[in-house]
Amino acid sequence: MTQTTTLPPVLLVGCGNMGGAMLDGWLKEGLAPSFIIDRHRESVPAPHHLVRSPDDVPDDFHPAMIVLATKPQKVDAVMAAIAPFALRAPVLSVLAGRTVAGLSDALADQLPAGSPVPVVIRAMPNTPCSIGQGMTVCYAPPIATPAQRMLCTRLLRAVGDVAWIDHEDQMDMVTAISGSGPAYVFLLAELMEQVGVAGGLPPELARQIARQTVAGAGALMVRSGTDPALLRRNVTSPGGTTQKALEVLMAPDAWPATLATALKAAAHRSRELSGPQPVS
Ligand SMILES: NC(=O)C1=CN([C@@H]2O[C@H](COP(=O)(O)OP(=O)(O)OC[C@H]3O[C@@H](n4cnc5c(N)ncnc54)[C@H](O)[C@@H]3O)[C@@H](O)[C@H]2O)C=CC1
Ligand SMILES: O=C(O)[C@@H]1CCC=N1
Repeated sequence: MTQTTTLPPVLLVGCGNMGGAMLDGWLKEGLAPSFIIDRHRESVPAPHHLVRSPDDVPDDFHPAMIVLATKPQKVDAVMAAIAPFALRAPVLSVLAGRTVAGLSDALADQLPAGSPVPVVIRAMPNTPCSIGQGMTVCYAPPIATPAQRMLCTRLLRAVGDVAWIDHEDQMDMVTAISGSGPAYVFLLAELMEQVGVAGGLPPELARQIARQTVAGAGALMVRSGTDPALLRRNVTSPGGTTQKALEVLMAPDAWPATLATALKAAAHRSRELSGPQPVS
C-alpha cells in the first residue's frame, strides 16, 4: 500500500518550468493548502490558491516555507511584498547564482530596522522533480536551524534525491552538473535521433530508439547501482562497433574537453548571476 505524505503548506513564488516541476511532485505527494504566485500559470488544483501578486496572499496565511522560483533577474520585483512572510518562515531559493547573502540582504532592506534576520536557504533542483526523480543540492547558512534544514530535506526529498553542501561556492558547479544537466541528456537524445534520420532511418524509428536508449541507460545505471564506467565497458566489445564510436567520443579533445568547457561556462554564468542584475 502506498503511504501518502502530507507536506506542509508553501508559498511558491514563480511557477514556471522549475517551480511547476516541484509543485507537480509535491501535489503527487499531498501538499497542504498552499499559495502559488505566478503571472502566467492558468490554474492550480484545489485546495491550492493561484494568485498574481504577493499582495493577493492573505496576511493570515502561514506557510512553512517560502519557495522562490522566479528567474534570478526577476526576483527583486517581489522582495518587498514577500519580506513580511520571510519573518514567519524560511525562504528556500532555487535561483541560479543568487547567493544567500545577497538574497538575505535584499529581504532585510525591505524590513523595518531591528527586524529579525530572514533565513534564506539555497537549493539547486532539476526538472525531473516533476516525476519524483529530481536531484537537489542544498546549502544553508549557519543561522538556519536544524528544523529548517530538515523541512527543506522533507520537501525536496518528496521530489527526488537530496544532498547538502557546506560550501556555498560549490553551488556553481552543482548548477552546471545537476541543475542544467537534464538539458545535456535531452540534447543527446535529440542529436542521436537527428543522426539516425540523416543516416536513413525512418524518423519514427530514430526517435523511438534514441529516446528509449537514453531512458533505458539511465534506468539501468540507477537500478543496477553499477558504476557507469563498468556499464560502458559492458557494452563495448573489443574490436566492435562501440569501441569505434568511443575512440571518437573519448579522444581528449572530444567529449572530455567539450564537456569540461561547457560545464565551466555554466558555472561561470552561475557566478555572474550572483552579481547586480540589469533592470528589465
Ligand atoms: N528550469 C530549470 O531546469 C531550473 C531552473 N532553476 C531556477 O529556477 C528559477 C525559475 O526558472 P524557470 O522555472 O526555468 O523559469 P520560468 O520562466 O519557466 O518560470 C519563472 C516563473 O516566474 C514567474 N514570475 C516572473 N516574475 C514574477 C513575479 N514578479 N511574481 C510572480 N511570478 C513571477 C513567471 O510567470 C514564470 O512562470 C530560475 O531562477 C532558475 O535559475 C533552477 C534549477 C533548474
Ligand atoms: O539555465 C538556467 O540558468 C537554470 C539553472 C539550472 C537550470 N536552469
